[in-house]
Amino acid sequence: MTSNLVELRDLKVSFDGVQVLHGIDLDVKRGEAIGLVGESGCGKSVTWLAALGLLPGKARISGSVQIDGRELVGQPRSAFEAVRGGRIAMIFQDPSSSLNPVLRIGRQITEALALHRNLKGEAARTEALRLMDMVGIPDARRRFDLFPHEFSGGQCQRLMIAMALAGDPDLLVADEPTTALDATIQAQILDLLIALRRETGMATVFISHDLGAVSQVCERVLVMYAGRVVEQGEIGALFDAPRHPYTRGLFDAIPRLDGERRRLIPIHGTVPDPRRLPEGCAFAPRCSSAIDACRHLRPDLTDMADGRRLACLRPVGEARPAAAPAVLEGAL
Ligand SMILES: Nc1ncnc2c1ncn2[C@@H]1O[C@H](COP(=O)(O)OP(=O)(O)OP(=O)(O)O)[C@@H](O)[C@H]1O
Repeated sequence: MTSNLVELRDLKVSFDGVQVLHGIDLDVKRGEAIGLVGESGCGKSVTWLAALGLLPGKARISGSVQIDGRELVGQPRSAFEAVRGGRIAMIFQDPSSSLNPVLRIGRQITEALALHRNLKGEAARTEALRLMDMVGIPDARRRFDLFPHEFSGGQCQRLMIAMALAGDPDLLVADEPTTALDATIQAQILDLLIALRRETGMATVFISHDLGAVSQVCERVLVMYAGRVVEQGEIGALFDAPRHPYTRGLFDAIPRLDGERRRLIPIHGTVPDPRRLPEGCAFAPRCSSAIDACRHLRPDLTDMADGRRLACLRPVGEARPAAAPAVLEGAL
């Protein structure tokens, strides 16, 4: 029996014959906070939608998704439904995808409580008010009977989190939960996610293109590019010394939280179309460190001596593999 809450192994996804995920390995332990970062289109959302059985029927999925040791790939939708909402909840950028505009908010939360925890009547109402209070909705008792449009964007996001908590989940997957909000509200929602994890002990997967936000919430981060993980490690280590030129590019494009003033450098170019991935490393056409070998050989994600994992032939600074990479020997 595995000790991981979630284990993804060699997870691959294609739509209409176009592969968009190329073999993702990922573990989530109980209580930990993991970040998935990368620009739009790198496969962050598809990874989790696949793991939770939320992709449309045309998606072809292979590899393994284990939740609490139970294999889900190849199982009917009902097997996924059993873990969703209950053990694992997912929140999205747009609260309207989770909140029903024509139902009063209290009713939506109590319905979720009835579904996931079999709470009814006064017990459900009391718990719904507790959850609204927990996510920072002031005056919850009075606002219990309001409709979603009577709350601000940030409050709707809080209500969506309350709905997610109704199942008392072991894991909350938050997909760009702050992207649509202005900066002050963003910071409040990040603080809320951090506080909830502390209070409930639930694991958190935080999906974002914003490494700054990820570094506030998460302990470990996976950097994705063109449907693959290119660097993975403790957030502090990646922050102090990113080794993949793409990770460094993401850091260079964000303002420093410590106030250090420097020029922000955007990564030039765009993420490749999955139908036309370049040969070799998919980042090579945008990488100022790329050499000829990068355009022909695609490095595997390799365990490094310092504990991180890296897929790069031309890392930034010193990067020593934990063991000699047999396949690429002599390539440089
Ligand atoms: N339902 C779908 N049908 C076809 N292609 C899809 C579908 N969903 C996602 N894709 C493609 O899969 C790739 C990965 O998309 P994904 O949404 O996972 O990226 P992302 O990194 O989460 O980006 P974003 O931050 O914009 O959500 C993209 O090329 C996208 O166009």
